[in-house]
Amino acid sequence: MTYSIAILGASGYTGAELIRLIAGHSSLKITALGAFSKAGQSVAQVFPHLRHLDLPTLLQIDQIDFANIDLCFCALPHKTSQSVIAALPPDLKVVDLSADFRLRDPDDYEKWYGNKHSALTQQAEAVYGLTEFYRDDIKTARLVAGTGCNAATGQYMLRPLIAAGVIDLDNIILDLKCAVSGAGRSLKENLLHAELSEGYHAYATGSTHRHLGEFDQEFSQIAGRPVQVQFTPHLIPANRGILGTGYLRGDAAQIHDTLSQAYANEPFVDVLPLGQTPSTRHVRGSNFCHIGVVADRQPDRALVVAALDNLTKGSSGQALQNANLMLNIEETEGLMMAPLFP
Ligand SMILES: NC(=O)C1=CN([C@@H]2O[C@H](COP(=O)(O)OP(=O)(O)OC[C@H]3O[C@@H](n4cnc5c(N)ncnc54)[C@H](OP(=O)(O)O)[C@@H]3O)[C@@H](O)[C@H]2O)C=CC1
Ligand SMILES: CC(=O)N[C@@H](CCC(=O)OP(=O)(O)O)C(=O)O
Repeated sequence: MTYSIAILGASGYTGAELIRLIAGHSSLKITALGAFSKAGQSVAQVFPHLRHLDLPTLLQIDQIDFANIDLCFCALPHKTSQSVIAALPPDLKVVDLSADFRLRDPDDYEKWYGNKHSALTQQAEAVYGLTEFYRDDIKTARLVAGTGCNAATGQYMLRPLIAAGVIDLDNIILDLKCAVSGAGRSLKENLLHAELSEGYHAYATGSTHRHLGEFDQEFSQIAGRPVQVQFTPHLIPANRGILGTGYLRGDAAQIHDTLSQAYANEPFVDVLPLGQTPSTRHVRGSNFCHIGVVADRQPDRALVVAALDNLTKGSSGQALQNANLMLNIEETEGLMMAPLFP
């Protein structure tokens, strides 16, 4: 069986990554591609690296006929995404990559995103898209909300530890480095090569990053009481990749055992031997997340480090993994490619 796929936001970074991944998928065929300023152009014009593929021309979203589409990926900016998804056929399966449907409480959405949610019906039915922890709900979902890429990284490190009670919940520090493609393809002055290369800096300091809404929601639910992590992201002059470093109070061997057991049967989350730490270089272009644990010289302190590619496991790879589940396809289909190295 071949399923017909639409991608909205196909001229952006996560859209391009979805096209790249779906091109190698045995059961999905791209039949519609949506864009905004680049509508009317071919994919080869917008993304020369995809010129070998036979793909439809980019259209404005209102020019797309969704009647024969089995599943639609929305790789649009947040706020735009909620109005677009609210206007799609109500029975169409959707995987949204934006932040619009991740937070279950509309007040939390308004707190972190600064505007009232305009698609509350869809928000109420959305399933959070961190595959390994919401697999059963995703299988039957109509609308899946992909996680933030920073939020995915932090949750792979911390969820099993919070659930098992092996770390001090009031002393979690999460320091994270994110590559530039995490900010998307649109032109921004602070993302010009001259302004970001040869240095790096913290942003959204003072635990103000909007992915804290996801951390608060998920970690507090797991713990059964409020959990607030101290979180600082940094912009690094690399194209792809996220490296998260957690400074935790707990026993390193117990933390390592807990993570190893939690991910023992997971095809994409790999816990390294105790004492080893991962690198973004070793997951680039792949759907893998590598996690390492190291003991500190202070016996009750440990370091947990996770690496993933923001454009695959952090967004489009995760989205395809969820789409596979929603369409009853093998979860790993189209996603087992090796990382690109060196
Ligand atoms: N980049 C990443 O690592 C991650 C991104 N995400 C989320 O995924 C979504 C897409 O991100 P990304 O691909 O990086 O973003 P880009 O900025 O690279 O792409 C945005 C896409 O949306 C289209 N678009 C912009 N405005 C409109 C509009 N008003 N109506 C219709 N289409 C519009 C653009 O079209 P055009 O170019 O033709 O104008 C483009 O195709 C965002 O919500 C982002 O937050 C989530 C996790 C990680
Ligand atoms: C470098 C950079 O700007 N990274 C982005 C990551 C974006 C992401 O995960 O996506 P959402 O916008 O869908 O939440 C950030 O930290 O906001």
